[in-house]
Amino acid sequence: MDVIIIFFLIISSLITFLFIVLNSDPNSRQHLNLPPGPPKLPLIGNLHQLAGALPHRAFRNLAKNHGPIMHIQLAQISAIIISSPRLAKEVLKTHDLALASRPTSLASHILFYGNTNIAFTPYGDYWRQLRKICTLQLLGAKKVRSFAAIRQREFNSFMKFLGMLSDGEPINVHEKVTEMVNNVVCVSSFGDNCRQRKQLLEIIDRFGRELSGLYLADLFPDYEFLSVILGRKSKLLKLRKNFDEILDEILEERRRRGSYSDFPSDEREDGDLLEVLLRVKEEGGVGFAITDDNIKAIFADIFAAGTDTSSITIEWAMTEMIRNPTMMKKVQDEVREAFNGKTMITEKELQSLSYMQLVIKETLRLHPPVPLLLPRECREQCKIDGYDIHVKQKVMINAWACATDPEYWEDAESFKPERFEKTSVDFMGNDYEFIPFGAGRRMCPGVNFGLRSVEFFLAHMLYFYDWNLHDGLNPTDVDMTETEGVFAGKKDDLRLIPTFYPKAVDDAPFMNLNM
Ligand code: HEM
Repeated sequence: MDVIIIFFLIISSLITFLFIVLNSDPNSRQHLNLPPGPPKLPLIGNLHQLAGALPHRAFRNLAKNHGPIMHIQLAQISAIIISSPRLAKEVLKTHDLALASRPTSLASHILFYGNTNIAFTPYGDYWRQLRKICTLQLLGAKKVRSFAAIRQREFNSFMKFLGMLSDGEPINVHEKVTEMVNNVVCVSSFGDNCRQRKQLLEIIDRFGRELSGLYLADLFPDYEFLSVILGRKSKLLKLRKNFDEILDEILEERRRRGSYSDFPSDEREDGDLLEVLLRVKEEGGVGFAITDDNIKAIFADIFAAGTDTSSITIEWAMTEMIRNPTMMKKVQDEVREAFNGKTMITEKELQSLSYMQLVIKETLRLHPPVPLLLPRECREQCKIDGYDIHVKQKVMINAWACATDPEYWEDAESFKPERFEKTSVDFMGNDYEFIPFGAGRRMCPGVNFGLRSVEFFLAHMLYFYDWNLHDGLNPTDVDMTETEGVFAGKKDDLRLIPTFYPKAVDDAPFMNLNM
């Protein structure tokens, strides 16, 4: 019996030893000077310290004890977490080029056609060319402006929906705003006649969940068999196949309708994003032959990155304002005064709504939709704050921690739009205490597209309606818990009662509800 127990003990010690060796960070074996971090358990590393908390909040708490640069081990995933504006600047500016790549994952590899989208593609010529197409042709200011009529039409449909409600009936603001924003992205991408819109948006929603979740197989990427036996790989492949079939249909229909280049050149500016990409493909000259799969990967990106981010911002802005009725009234007074008697509201006029702009900024500060940005991967060994960052090391920036750092922000946790009146701090990637769109080479190229939707829908919702809580809820009762995952939306959908502001229709001849 003793022999069996001794044998069992030896075998289990050997297994434990093997797990520790296999899971110990290779960097520490290479005598690199790694940043400090919380103590790690064998096999799971620091996973237990994230249990039950949202990652950006858990990381900020850990950073209070372990400093603004930390080494974290999530099972086999090793990550450096940056939590201060000073060090965010080192990563995103001083060492931007060395840290300009992205780590891969099973989900991004499968869903984005071998990471040939913009967001997950490694740094290099391919990414540079895609990024150029994206900023110059797909998401530039002129192109985004040309989608103004789509935003208007979506808002008109929203008003029609509200018009059918009975008095005092609440609406799910989350669902309706998401629908408007998604439709804008869909119509801008594939035009009016996209039959597959509903299925496509459902699939993209599942993309988001697969990319955000903490899956066992993803935490042990070296053990590829786990993704097979746990069914993760087949699930992702099936999802990609669904997306693929829809995109194939859309491409096929577009080709059947006739060549996009039949359009006279003066009408091209208004073409949808698919038309732009097909033209780029046909004209060539980007240094590589664009394939249909490349086009599909870019659309996967536009949908995954461009939908939830804007609707999350609108929902949080409405949530903060409903919690502070004086603030909401101030924005409404501003909007109603500015819209009064206008035949058309231009983009420039929306931007001149100075108090609403402050509310949007403060929303993006306290509720950045992507609180940990997208992870970076090191391409060339470098030092951050004296610590070694080796090639392939994953680096994550806690943008939310930077935006709530008490060294940079007074009363950092409170929602105070007025704080931006007295400062030139902006979100365009030069002020590292406020980087909701990231900064440096991999900064979001969709800032314009995203902000135009946020400004347009917020201003119109506040102009045409008064908003109230339902079921006698008090403003202080509104739940502020965030969702888990890449995107930090509001966990509990915001539900409000809209009350039509009749004067708005007389005052707004630009509204054409039959559009
Ligand atoms: C309020 C709206 C938005 C927010 C807050 C936002 C935020 C972000 C953030 C934080 C990143 C990562 C930046 C980094 O790693 O430094 C990013 C990347 C990206 N975003 Fe956005 N985004 C928004 C809207 C959009 C829209 C509307 C689109 C497209 C239609 C878009 C397309 C992209 C793409 C393609 C990337 C990857 C860039 C690259 O890796 O080179 N985003 N976004």
